[in-house]
Amino acid sequence: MQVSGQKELKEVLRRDIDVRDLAAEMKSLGVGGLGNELNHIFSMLVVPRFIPRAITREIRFKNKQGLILHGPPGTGKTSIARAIAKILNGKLQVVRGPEIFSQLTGSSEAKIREVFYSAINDLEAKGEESPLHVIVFDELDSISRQRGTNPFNTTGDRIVNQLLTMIDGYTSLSNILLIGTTNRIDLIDTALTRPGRVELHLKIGLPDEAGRLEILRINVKRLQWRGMIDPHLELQKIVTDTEGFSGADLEALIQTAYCNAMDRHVKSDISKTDWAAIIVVAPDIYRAVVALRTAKDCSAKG
Ligand SMILES: Nc1ncnc2c1ncn2[C@@H]1O[C@H](COP(=O)(O)OP(=O)(O)OP(=O)(O)O)[C@@H](O)[C@H]1O
Repeated sequence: MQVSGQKELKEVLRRDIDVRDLAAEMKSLGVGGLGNELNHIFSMLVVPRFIPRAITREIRFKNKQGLILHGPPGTGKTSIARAIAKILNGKLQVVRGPEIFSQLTGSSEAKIREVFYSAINDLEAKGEESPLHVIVFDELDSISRQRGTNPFNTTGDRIVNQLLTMIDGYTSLSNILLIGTTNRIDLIDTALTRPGRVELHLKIGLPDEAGRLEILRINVKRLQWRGMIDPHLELQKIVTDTEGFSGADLEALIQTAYCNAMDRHVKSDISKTDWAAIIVVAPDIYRAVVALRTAKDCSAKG
């Protein structure tokens, strides 16, 4: 990523994006139903990194160090983080929080340090020409729980300390952008989320009707290209019947509907091998809606 301030925003980004409409960019990368909040994040987190260093140094402006995307499961938080890295031409590293944990004393902290090595090495070797490293901590709450809450397990506290050390030491370097995703922002140590650290927090909620329609359109696009879905299918009707569904649920809905269509195809004649002739029709979708709704209700009841 550019830090010397000579390049223009559009030279550094993956392509000529409209920075005023990040949601549209996300949609083109397969993440739909997002509102304007993303634009605010973009202005806060990304644009300042393109301001010439001479200016930011003079006015003592500090880059925001990262972002936490929080909200219910399956709403696209990890996908958004990946898309941000793509848009910024960043080197992406996704670390799943639980993978950091180790039984061996000190190993977990070493794993945290390793996550940052590549970015630090790049900065040492390439200086201000270093590419941007986007480090995504998926399930951030699993490695950043409020310290002191579990006297029987101090590994968690040590991991948080190590993470804070790395953030304070390195994320102010402008080649690192940290993104954490979590379903439980309330569990995260407040030292991590305070101003000056990972202070930008964006809630990604369940999609509304317009969002669900956009996500459904993304998911049926390939079937439509291949003529494998009834062209008269009313997506708007499915939208009405999928209140409370997340992006992941909607993706599963279309996959399940395709399986239902496959099932019909095979049952009509077991010797059929013309797989390209499978066409998803409304009843395939509605069977899938019922199945997913039932599964969701069961898991909600525990
Ligand atoms: N807004 C969305 N638009 C398109 N696809 C989505 C959206 N939200 C989720 N999905 C799909 O659902 C699946 C899960 O998404 P993702 O892992 O990004 O969700 P998440 O919020 O990080 O989930 P979790 O909190 O459970 O880790 C992915 O395959 C993704 O493509």
